[in-house]
Amino acid sequence: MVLELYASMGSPPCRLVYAVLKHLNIPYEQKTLNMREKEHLQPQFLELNPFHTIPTIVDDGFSLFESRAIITYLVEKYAPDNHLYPRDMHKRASINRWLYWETATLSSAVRNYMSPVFRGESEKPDAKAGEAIVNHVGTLDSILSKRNYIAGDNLTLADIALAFTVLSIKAHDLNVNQLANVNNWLKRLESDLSSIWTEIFVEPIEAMKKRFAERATKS
Ligand SMILES: N[C@@H](CCC(=O)N[C@@H](CS)C(=O)NCC(=O)O)C(=O)O
Repeated sequence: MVLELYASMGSPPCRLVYAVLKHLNIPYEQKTLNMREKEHLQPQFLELNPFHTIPTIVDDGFSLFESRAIITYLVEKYAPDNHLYPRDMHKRASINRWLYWETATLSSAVRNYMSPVFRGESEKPDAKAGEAIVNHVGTLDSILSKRNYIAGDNLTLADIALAFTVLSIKAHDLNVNQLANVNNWLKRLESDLSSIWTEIFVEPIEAMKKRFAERATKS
């Protein structure tokens, strides 16, 4: 049975799952939930994911939610020899470290930065969260001066997950656009992921930037 995917291109964690599925050419069946009609709160979906979030997959009767858990599962099951998530214990631990750091630290700073605007509380994003983001991306830049990819010499899941967040940071006016090592790393990813780069990495970020600007002028 083909893997079932509950997801939408408008959702950042879903785009991470789409990126891995498409890059690895894993067949899947798109399942659509109408969130406005609260289909994600229906008992059938709550049985798969009691937290009613997308992305969620069902693979051979096994259901899984949480984008980072899904992408590691996908490589382990469908492309176990791929360099995206190597079997070597130390390499894997390093990739996991970046996945956790990206979720718990970098993405959470981005959410804190944008939330006053998205909640309609202010025209301006949170300045303190902005400073934290600039420091984090500066540190990434110095790490990337020593290697081509964030966890070593090859493209891994860590780069893909980080790229989404770094691109959304660069779309804001945060003074991180001149960091040469980050920019070269993104160019490398653009070339490695060329068949999906525009659709999954670039266009949705532009749409997010537009929505953010509209909210900022409305509040
Ligand atoms: N940490 C989760 C976040 C998932 C998430 O919050 N998804 C949102 C869409 S971007 C959602 O499904 N929200 C609906 C809800 O919470 O009811 C992941 O990485 O998969």
